[in-house]
Amino acid sequence: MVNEVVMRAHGLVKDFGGGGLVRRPPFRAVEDVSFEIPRGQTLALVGESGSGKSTTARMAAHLVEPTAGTIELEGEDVTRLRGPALARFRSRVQVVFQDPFSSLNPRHSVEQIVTAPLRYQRRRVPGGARAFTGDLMERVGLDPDHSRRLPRQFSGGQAQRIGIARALAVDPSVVICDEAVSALDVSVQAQVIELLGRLQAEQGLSYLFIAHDLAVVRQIAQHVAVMSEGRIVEAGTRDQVFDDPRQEYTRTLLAAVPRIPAEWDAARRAGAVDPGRGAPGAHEDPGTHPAGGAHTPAPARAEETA
Ligand SMILES: Nc1ncnc2c1ncn2[C@@H]1O[C@H](COP(=O)(O)OP(=O)(O)OP(=O)(O)O)[C@@H](O)[C@H]1O
Repeated sequence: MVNEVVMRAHGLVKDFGGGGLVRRPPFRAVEDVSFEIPRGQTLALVGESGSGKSTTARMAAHLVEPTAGTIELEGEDVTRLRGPALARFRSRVQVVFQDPFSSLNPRHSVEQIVTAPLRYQRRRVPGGARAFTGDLMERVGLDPDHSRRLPRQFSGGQAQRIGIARALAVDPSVVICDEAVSALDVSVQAQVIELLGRLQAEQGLSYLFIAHDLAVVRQIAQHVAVMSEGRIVEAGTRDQVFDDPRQEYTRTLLAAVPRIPAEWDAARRAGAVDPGRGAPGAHEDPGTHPAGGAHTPAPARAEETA
């Protein structure tokens, strides 16, 4: 169906704290946030630090409960779920977090990590754990022979690919990427973005993509919502928001963006960026080399373009 909405949030509010002996008022982190994610597309939530992006994402992922408002997934109200209904929700909405190393169990092999969501839901691993893991690793550009390795034996970009493989294991309706590429070196970042784009094209994945880096958002999102002080202040298609922003706040945010190199943007628009290789001139992420050996952890945190 054209333009089918996979997730819809309406009037989300989140208050933190408040009360106590001196009866402090709660802090409102998110105020009246509504959005829709069309199936097979990406909605990016952008904004400065503290604008409420992650809190909104965490409500969408059912990791924090909204103070008010509703969330629908494929037409079903999923705002307040408990027990088995919540477990079913977890197989439909997956999260890829910012720091791949802290979100992967350091004592578990890739095979244990990517099959964990299925085991948690007491679901059979189709075709057996080894083959299932190998297939997922290939889909995200990792060597299937490395399925017994631990997270620390991978680079930062490779570890994030494991996080993506884990998300894909349950065949989710929505993948929430919460600053999923922010911790990566900028060239590896480009390759992970290419991977996310390729997976979307191949499998019709729908993403809620949280980022403070507008250059990244421009490469991945079809739709953009700009947040400031807990509210969505501007929303539209990527081209509307980037090329014809209505709000002064958005213009200021865009003015602060380091321009992505013109040749990258031209190559991306022309579809000339090879998903396996990333942007022109990028260093190669060892994850794209099936034969790439073990690496000491290199979760490069530099190069964030805040
Ligand atoms: N658990 C919490 N308790 C109290 N305040 C919180 C909590 N989580 C977030 N906040 C506050 O809510 C506001 C929004 O935070 P949030 O993390 O959603 O913003 P953000 O746009 O994602 O920023 P960042 O990119 O820095 O994570 C901030 O002022 C933050 O301090």
